[in-house]
Amino acid sequence: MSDLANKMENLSVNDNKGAQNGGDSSYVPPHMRGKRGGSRGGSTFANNDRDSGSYSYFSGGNKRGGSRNGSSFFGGRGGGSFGGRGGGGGGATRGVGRWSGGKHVPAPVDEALELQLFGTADDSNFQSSGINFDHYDDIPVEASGNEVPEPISEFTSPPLDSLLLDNIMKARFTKPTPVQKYSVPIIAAKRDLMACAQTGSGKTGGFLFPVLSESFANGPAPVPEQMANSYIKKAFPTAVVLAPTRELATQIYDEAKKFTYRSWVRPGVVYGGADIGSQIRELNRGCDLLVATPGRLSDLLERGRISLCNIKYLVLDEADRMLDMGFEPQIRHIVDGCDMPSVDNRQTLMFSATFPMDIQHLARDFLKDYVFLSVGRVGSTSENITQHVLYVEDMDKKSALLDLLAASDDGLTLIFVETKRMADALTDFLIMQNLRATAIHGDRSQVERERALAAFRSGRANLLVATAVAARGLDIPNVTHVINYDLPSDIDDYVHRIGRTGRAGNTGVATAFFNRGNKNVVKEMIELLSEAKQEVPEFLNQLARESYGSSRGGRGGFSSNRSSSTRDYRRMGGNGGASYGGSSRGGSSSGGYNKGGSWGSSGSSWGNSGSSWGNSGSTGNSSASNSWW
Ligand SMILES: Nc1ncnc2c1ncn2[C@@H]1O[C@H](COP(=O)(O)OP(=O)(O)OP(=O)(O)O)[C@@H](O)[C@H]1O
Repeated sequence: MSDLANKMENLSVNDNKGAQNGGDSSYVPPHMRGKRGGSRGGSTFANNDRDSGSYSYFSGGNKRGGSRNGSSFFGGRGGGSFGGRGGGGGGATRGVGRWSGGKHVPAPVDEALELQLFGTADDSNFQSSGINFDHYDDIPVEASGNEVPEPISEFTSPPLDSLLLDNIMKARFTKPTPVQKYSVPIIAAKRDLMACAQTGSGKTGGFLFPVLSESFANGPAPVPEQMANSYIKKAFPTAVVLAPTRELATQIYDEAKKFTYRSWVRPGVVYGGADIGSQIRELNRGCDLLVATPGRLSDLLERGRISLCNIKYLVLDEADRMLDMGFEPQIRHIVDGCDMPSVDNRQTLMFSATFPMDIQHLARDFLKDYVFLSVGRVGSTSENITQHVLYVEDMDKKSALLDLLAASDDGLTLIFVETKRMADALTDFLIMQNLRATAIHGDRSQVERERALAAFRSGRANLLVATAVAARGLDIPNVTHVINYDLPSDIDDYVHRIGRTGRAGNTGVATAFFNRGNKNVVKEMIELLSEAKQEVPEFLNQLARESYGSSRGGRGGFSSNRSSSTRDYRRMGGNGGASYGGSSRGGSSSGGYNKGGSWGSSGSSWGNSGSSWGNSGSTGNSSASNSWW
């Protein structure tokens, strides 16, 4: 167990025993400790007692940066690399090779650029793999579909292109993660793919490596004749990667810059909230692999600045998010309403850590004869993350948070709240306590979002208060603690949120504040904790029993369809009789995941009654529109 996990164990924030009745084991603020016996009903505390309270651990808080005021860490840009192309000052072609006479001509080595792209082994701005990296191999893998290709076990050339292999080695990736082992041959075999693997387990490489390897080897597709004389200058990418947020799009673009180093492939990125004119100018310099958020891509398609007619690869990162109600219409417009080749004439690749069944179902429209790959159980959390669930009433959350932060280590802490307003209010509160906090949410301007993230990445602000906008995909080294100050109402969101720590084999801690307002996720929370071998506090079991009692026989109790969304839905009779579900290949088939065959049936493993928990509901708010970001 990590140091931080140990400290958390010893912290008297909550003893987690039977708290749900407002009994004596719910959260006790510092100023009330030692006063037990007094009646502690939910309304005993006046808010201002806590909110204006002075906390002794701040006065001597050298670890927390003393008296820096809030504005000082919003000032500079720091090391953030958002928005721009290329390495400063050297012109557009640094590190960019050519395709000439049917041959790949890599650019000369550029040591300064290499340092910028790959850093050094001891540079903490670059994520390095942690002590549990090799444990990824123990996670059971299931690949279902017709004639699934054999996985690779190492990074070698062949099958990977030698220049790509060079770049992978420069990134200090010594061996593939399970999702990469499978995705490389599956995509090389021209198959469509729906890949589900735990947060932080290398899905980005899972799609970049096979796509780039093929592109490096085979060169660009020619621009169709009828387009060549177009009045408007257009970009003709051969691969497009769609991501739900600007920050994630930028991050994928940054990864693509590493792995395309010296090659003919030029990556590009477009996202909303930034100047479209400069994005168009960048596109005009050439773009072969385009990373985009859907809204901005639609805009550029309508302006005739991008043609998708050469697309060989359509990648949906965070695919379940991209296909939920918030984005689905935009994705359909891009895929079916423009000039993208049809499903039979492109490869479609979907990646996420979660794939609810309704989304799997919907995804059929975009895929053909695909392989479904799951590394671990679909939607499960990484065992690298130690999870704590504390019973904390809403009114006690601020105090509980301060307690947790006082016990935190030197790493970065990400705090999730449900609303933009709460993000601002909580950040303000933390700054007033002389803590180095900043915030990211959808009401902040793009520049403010970039600054906040840069301050957090660099450690100038060690606390980032975020809405769901930061829940998916972000890979920030040294995030050691994720706190769910407010729990999301969709358990998949919880999975993504806590996945900002414990990445690439590193360990991390996640703490959630739970109270009766979160009863709708109690069953799924227990299920998640159990399958990740985490302690399940007794109050959760009690709440589950209560909730079960009250929801029996009616609709609208639990909104979960989790127990039916834990694997390839085609293998659960959800395919309307089509002939999928051929081979199934087990990586290591230990662990009960491949064995049971009881998925989706009532009585999942944690339950004590064997009864159905009511799958009648929808997937909660997974379909929420973007506005709550
Ligand atoms: N083969 C590898 N060896 C070492 N490190 C790797 C390897 N593949 C990926 N990584 C690193 O692991 C980290 C997590 O990778 P990545 O961001 O692709 O995860 P992910 O599965 O997409 O996570 P999420 O579900 O949160 O989006 C990154 O810092 C990446 O550089």
